[in-house]
Amino acid sequence: MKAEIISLQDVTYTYSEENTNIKPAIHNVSFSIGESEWVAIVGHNGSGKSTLARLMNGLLFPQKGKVRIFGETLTMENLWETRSKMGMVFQNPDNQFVGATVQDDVAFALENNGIPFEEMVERVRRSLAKVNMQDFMNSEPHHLSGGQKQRVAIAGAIAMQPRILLLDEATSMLDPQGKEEVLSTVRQLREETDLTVISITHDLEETLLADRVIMMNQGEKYVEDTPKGIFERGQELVDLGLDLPFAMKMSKLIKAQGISLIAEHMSEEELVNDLWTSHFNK
Ligand SMILES: Nc1ncnc2c1ncn2[C@@H]1O[C@H](COP(=O)(O)OP(=O)(O)OP(=O)(O)O)[C@@H](O)[C@H]1O
Repeated sequence: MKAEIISLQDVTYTYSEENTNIKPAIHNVSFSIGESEWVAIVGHNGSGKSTLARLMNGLLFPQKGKVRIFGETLTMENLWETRSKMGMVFQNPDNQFVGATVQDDVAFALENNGIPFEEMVERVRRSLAKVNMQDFMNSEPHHLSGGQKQRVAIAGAIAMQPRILLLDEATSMLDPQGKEEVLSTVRQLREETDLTVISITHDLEETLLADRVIMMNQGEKYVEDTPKGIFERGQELVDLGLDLPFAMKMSKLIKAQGISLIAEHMSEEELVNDLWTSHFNK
């Protein structure tokens, strides 16, 4: 693995320390994320994903274990410096829009951090170009789709030149097109920069583009694997309360009809290619 950017070492967090009947939201979780990796953290509702996000950005501190970022244990003392290197995008596109126009929104944090005007203008322009929203600089938020708003939120985050981009259910309120826009924006950013991406999601389909998947269950790390390795678990994922991607469900139904496929496909593109080459293009 490349240089470690963030790691959790035997982290346990309980929301109520006094009440011993309450189970820890996170129990003995360890993992490590390297520079420029894309790691997806997936799990059903209540599995501890948001608590992990709060532990990684210092909104919460573990009762046991350590969170290390850029080689240092996260503490109250280094919290602000660490946070300045982490861009965050949250679930609700409307709650994140603070500017009256797209460019005001992207400029907001830069202005608050005292970035000189000329540099600010350049960073806003570059960040919007990176998420393909350069033509919407003067648009008002209510003219944008959910996917476009989230791309503006990503532009706002990357304008601060972070080393980590943390997406906390950033696509869960979007329609399929919005989801696709946001995910391909993140993929493009990964190709062009060495940004480390941590995406937190309950949607297995979203883990497809990640390098690695950490699956949470009942506050514990259930398994850590490549997306392919995770998807090979098939029914086990359903038993853990996760919804299989559309292409996998479709593959199962097609096979049940006696039509052969070379695999249960993870993406619609693979499924269509398989059907085309094996059955139609003869
Ligand atoms: N502020 C809180 N106070 C008390 N318990 C909490 C709090 N936030 C979360 N929990 C509990 O901690 C556990 C993990 O919740 P968490 O929100 O981290 O899971 P999640 O996987 O993000 O779920 P969701 O997708 O529903 O947000 C759950 O049992 C939840 O009820």
